[in-house]
Amino acid sequence: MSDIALRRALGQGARVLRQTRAMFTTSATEEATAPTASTPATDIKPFTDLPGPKGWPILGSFPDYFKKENQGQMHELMRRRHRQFGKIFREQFGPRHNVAVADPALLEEILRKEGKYPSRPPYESWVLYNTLRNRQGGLMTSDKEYWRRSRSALATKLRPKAVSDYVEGMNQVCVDLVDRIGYLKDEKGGTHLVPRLLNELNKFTMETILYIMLNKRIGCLDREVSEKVNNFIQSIATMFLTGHQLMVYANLHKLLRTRPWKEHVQSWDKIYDFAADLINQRIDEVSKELESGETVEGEHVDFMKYVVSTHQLSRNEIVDNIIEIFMGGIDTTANSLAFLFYLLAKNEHIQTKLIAEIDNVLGKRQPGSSDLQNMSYLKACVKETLRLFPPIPMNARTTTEDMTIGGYFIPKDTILMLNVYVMSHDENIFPDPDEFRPDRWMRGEEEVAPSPFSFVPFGFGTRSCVGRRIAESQIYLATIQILQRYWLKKSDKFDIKPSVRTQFTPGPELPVMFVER
Ligand code: HEM
Repeated sequence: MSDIALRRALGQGARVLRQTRAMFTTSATEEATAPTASTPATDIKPFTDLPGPKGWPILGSFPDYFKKENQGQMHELMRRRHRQFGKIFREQFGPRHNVAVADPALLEEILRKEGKYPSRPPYESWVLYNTLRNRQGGLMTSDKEYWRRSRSALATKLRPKAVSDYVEGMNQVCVDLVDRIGYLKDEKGGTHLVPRLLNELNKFTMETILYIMLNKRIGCLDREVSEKVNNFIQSIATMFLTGHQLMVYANLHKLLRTRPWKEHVQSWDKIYDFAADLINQRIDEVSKELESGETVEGEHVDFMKYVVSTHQLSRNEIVDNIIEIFMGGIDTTANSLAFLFYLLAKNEHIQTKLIAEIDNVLGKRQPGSSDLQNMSYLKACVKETLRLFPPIPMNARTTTEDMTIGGYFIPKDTILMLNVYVMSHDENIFPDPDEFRPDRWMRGEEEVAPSPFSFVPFGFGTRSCVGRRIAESQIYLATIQILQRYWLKKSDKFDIKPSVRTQFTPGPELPVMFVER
């Protein structure tokens, strides 16, 4: 989502500029004052009063993002911009003006004004693919009534109570991950390094999410991965890679039938071929069980059985939604785990304290969901990782009506860039913001963050991450099992340069050694 603003900047027309001009006509000004309960009409400042970089004629500040030093470093560019222009500023990208926000109080204000159907700019290339293949899409790409219906059908079985039912199965996937790390590092001689660790973590998150949604293991972490599964894994990697290349001008790529666009479509087709089959099989299975009179009452109902039983979504809508939930959960969780491993290896004293908590609560046994309640330091380490490296460092919203934010008039259809990374690195909220200090999240140790809106790695409101509880559980369980078996140690070349490539990532190779305890 980080590149959304760039992508949409040239993809859409001059609507915002037209609206900004219209604002100065009497009727538009009157309209602008209507929705603002908090700001008296006379105090509303026009959109054009928002501070911001001057930029180039016509292009605005678009070219800044392509400068070599800013590539993959958009989060840092945003940090500098906010230092210069304050907590809210306007930036021109071609014909479009986006508004960047980095302030908990303003985020809270945005949440209050979101309405029934909060809208987030979707990945353009995903939407184009869905349109090409006449698909509805799912939570990631949809809006309005269909989004709401999908969310209501799917969210119940992703809430904390439901997620605790998946812990046992998730633990089994963690066992496979730990084993796989064991033999992969041994194949690298005595280095203790795992080649392309991020790739392995991606496979781990894929396997876990599919297990939860379909009650089936597909073998992503097997020693010999089947050709079919391997192709599926490759197609996902290609889809994300080409999706990143299509972040800007996706429409043009489609029009010109460029190579990234063709590969993007091919990889999506392959993903659908494989995943739709599996999902349909599962729908058939649970439909039969439901027809034979099986009940879905009680808390512990299988994910798909519950979704089918609600009759809120058609078969195709279920398929599209499961695929998008699945895609939403792969890289995000894998990157978070990779950053956590890196930070633990870098901060030995913190790792020692965390291992002490794990040994104390669990010894060598596997964790159950109730154990997690007694592992506040583990949770603090995960929170602190997400604060330092939020996988989605810039979230976004599209305003669905004219409104005021921070006293400024903001026209309908403006993209609000919500700078999660900048807020979680604000020294006024988090002292020593670049340090990894899990203790800041421990009650009674140091000050806990003052506002929940200062730390929003999973977004906020009714449109927030639906997979949050799964993501957190996956990270907790995998970290526990890894640390029950290994020490994470710095390798010789330990530095990484985290970058934003659609998401925040430490890069494919992680300089962390897994040394048997
Ligand atoms: C550490 C891991 C994760 C992070 C940091 C993360 C973060 C986010 C963020 C910031 C959003 C946008 C929220 C908003 O607009 O306010 C989001 C949406 C979403 N995430 Fe996650 N996510 C993670 C893991 C997952 C997992 C494991 C799944 C699936 C099991 C998932 C599925 C989704 C879906 C489907 C949406 C769209 C929700 C909607 O629009 O209704 N995410 N995520």
